[in-house]
Amino acid sequence: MKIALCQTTVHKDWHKNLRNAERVIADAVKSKADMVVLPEMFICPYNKKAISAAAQPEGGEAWQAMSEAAAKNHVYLVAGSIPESADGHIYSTAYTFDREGRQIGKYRKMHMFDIDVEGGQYYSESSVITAGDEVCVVETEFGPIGVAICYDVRFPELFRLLAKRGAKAVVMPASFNRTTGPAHWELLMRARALDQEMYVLGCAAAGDLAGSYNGWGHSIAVDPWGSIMEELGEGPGMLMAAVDFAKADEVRSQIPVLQQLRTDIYEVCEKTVG
Ligand SMILES: NC(=O)CC(=O)C(=O)O
Repeated sequence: MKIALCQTTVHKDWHKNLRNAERVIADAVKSKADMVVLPEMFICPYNKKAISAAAQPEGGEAWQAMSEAAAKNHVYLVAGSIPESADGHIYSTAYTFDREGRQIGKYRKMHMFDIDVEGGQYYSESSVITAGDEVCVVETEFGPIGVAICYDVRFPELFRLLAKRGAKAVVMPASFNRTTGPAHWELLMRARALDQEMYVLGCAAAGDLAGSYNGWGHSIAVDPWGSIMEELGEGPGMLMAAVDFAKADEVRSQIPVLQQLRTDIYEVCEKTVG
């Protein structure tokens, strides 16, 4: 399976970002992508004002455009995250569409990026976004694929749940920053890949020093052995990862940690069922 991570630049005008997304989706399909992934908040700058202004319900203009782009290009699409308005709240939502443009998955970012690093990054995501509470795995003809978003990568428990639901690859719209990016991004992506012996594919927004958020870019594909397959720099670009589900089976049979869990002593269990 070929999965394209499209590292786009995020402009102020969300319509412009949608048109750009349509272009990169078509380009990825010309390069034979089976699935295209877009960055976290690819339609608006990653700040409270822009997120509130671009928020729209499921089925709204951005949803429609992405569903049509998936159908037109006959490709699976994980439409980054889009601010979804529902019940008086805003969620950071990753809709997944199949090759006919039907929604086959909906994931609302579950862990809020509320941090305050001395001399570095401050962010209070929960002041604008409400956390979701459902785990998401989408079915494709290649196998089941988990979806998570950015800060979620810091929570191994979620990845264990995704593995328990059968995922051998997890795709992650993301947008790390210039404080935590150089320090943690690669390490976290490799750690999650290795501890579940699965592919972890992070699609980040391109860095933009003039923007309101110090994005780090560096979209990355990591294989089930924990090796980096490819990593982009800070600028816009596309990373095409060849994902072979049999490789996850191979690593899992050679080092069978998932069968060696001491569930008599500890267990990660899901309390809500999506
Ligand atoms: N943007 C995020 O959600 C997370 C992030 O930048 C970090 O964990 O660091």
